[in-house]
Amino acid sequence: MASVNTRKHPQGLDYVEVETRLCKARIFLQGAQIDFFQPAGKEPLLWVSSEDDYKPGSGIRGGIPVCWPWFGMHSEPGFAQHGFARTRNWKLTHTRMANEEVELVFSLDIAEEDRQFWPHNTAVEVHFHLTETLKVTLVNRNLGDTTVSLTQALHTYFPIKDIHALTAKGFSGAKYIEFGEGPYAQEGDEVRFVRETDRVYTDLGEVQTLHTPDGVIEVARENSRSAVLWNPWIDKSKWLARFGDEDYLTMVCLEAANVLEDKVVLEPGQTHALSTSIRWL
Ligand SMILES: O=P(O)(O)OC[C@H]1O[C@@H](O)[C@H](O)[C@@H](O)[C@@H]1O
Repeated sequence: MASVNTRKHPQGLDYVEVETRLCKARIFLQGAQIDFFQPAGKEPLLWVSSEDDYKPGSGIRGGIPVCWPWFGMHSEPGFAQHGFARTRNWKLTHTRMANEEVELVFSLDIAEEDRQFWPHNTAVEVHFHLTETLKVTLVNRNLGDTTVSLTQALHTYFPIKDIHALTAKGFSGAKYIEFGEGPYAQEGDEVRFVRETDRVYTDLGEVQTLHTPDGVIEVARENSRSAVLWNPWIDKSKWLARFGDEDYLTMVCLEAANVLEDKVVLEPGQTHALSTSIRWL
């Protein structure tokens, strides 16, 4: 029998715990952030830093932070990197259970003090579809009468066991910007990791795979032509918040995005749904 329960973390954050015959999952109301997903009989598909303390207000270094309504640095001073949504409390607005499949919808009411960051009349939701596959969809609707544009990402942290043994595939034909330079044309289909990697890809195909010592993870995107591939490597690991010095060895981020020329432009009445689907092959 599938179960969906709301619980409180010892540090105070509320979360939704899902247990079905197909998977186990945990989703925090803060940031609508999933930090645990494990298909039945398989290893977990999400990574969390050894140094995260789950304190309210800072966001969790792992799982899938929702970067909205901008990705990366903002041109305005004081506007937080990756937007404000990942540290705000979302509401669980819809739960559906059928044949061991669970669907959950979280929505964010923009608080008065956040209107300075997002003065637009839109609705934003995160949908989770939980089976043997984890599908996360970030939905934006323009409820106003002017055009609205935004950038965003589902910033997934993957457990890859050993960064030196990881091959990421599915990149041929794409281009990328890295450390503010480029665009560079991707050489070949594969990426291996030997230094800090922080690439914003565009013109990227919809499916990539992560080949790890524990197996192959498939990462598929919908309504997204851009993605971010990130590993902080040795030096950045030392100063990154809530991140252990050795944590870079066991994680990689491959983030379904709408950035650069792939930003979302919504005319009045339009809806956009960015999805990422993750499974062990
Ligand atoms: O520390 P934050 O704000 O969660 O960001 C983590 C990383 O997020 C990645 O998406 C960026 O490409 C990196 O440059 C950044 O360091």
